[in-house]
Amino acid sequence: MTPPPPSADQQEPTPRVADTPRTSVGVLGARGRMGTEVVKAVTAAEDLELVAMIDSGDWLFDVANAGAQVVVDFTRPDVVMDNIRFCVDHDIHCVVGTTGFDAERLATVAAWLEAKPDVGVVIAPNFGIGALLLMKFAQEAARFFPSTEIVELHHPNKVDAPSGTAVRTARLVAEARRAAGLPPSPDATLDALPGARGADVEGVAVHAVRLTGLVAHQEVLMGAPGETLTLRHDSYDRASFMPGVLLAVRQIGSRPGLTVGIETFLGL
Ligand SMILES: NC(=O)C1=CN([C@@H]2O[C@H](COP(=O)(O)OP(=O)(O)OC[C@H]3O[C@@H](n4cnc5c(N)ncnc54)[C@H](O)[C@@H]3O)[C@@H](O)[C@H]2O)C=CC1
Ligand SMILES: O=C(O)C1=N[C@H](C(=O)O)C[C@H](O)C1
Repeated sequence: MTPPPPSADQQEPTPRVADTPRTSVGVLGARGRMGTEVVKAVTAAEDLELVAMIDSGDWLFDVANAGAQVVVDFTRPDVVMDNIRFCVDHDIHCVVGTTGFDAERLATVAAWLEAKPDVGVVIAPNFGIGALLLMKFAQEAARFFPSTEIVELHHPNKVDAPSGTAVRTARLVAEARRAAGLPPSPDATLDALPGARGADVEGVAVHAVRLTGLVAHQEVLMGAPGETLTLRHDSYDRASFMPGVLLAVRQIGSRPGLTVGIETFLGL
């Protein structure tokens, strides 16, 4: 026989959103193109609370005073290291989208974190799901093609070139090419104007276009005798980065140490 349903005073109360502790978030670069979008996304998320918005000229101590548990940084390559140092020293987890990270910078952040075993920092050249998939597909395909070149295309206000995403894609492609024992991409150029063949990132040519009307776009071109494969991703709106940013904000508290890219958060 089915037992009778519990009476009203025996039932577990349904937890209300207001009862669930929210993660407090500070945004660095809050008045910038990405920061503005992050502020909107955090404000709209019921499980997150925006406690600090910092832009240049504001006092970084405000994020600590406001009790931020996680800081999101979309600032500039020349200031981001100081921001991370401050947050790690103050036991604040960091979600970093700012570009400009090479192996030396990553090693420096990892060294800071050794003294703070509970703090997590994720540094991601791109939070867009499509862009991450493009990188993965390029890495997978690279071993089949003698030639690979990358073209990244961005809005003209971008301060760095090539993009962090293009540099990471080139490194992943280069690693796959090395693992497959491929020689350098064939190129008979003897004479070229400076820059005509792009930047050389571990043997992969990367070309940067800056054009009014664009947001963030990337093509990976691969060639073999008689065929080419072109992989392309387009971010038409900075909203495209927000699901990845929010995922990282929600997960970083349980991911101590340094994580590069959000691929593992997505199971990629
Ligand atoms: N990982 C990703 O998915 C993405 C990364 N980015 C990267 O994010 C960075 C920012 O890009 P945008 O928002 O387009 O640039 P932006 O120039 O629009 O914004 C940067 C903001 O940071 C502020 N700022 C500068 N120094 C600061 C400091 N010391 N403390 C606090 N704020 C400071 C500036 O005043 C500005 O408002 C760039 O490195 C860009 O490449 C951009 C889009 C996506
Ligand atoms: O500055 C941008 O806009 C972007 N920066 C990141 C990069 O350099 O890869 C990510 C995306 O391309 C947009």
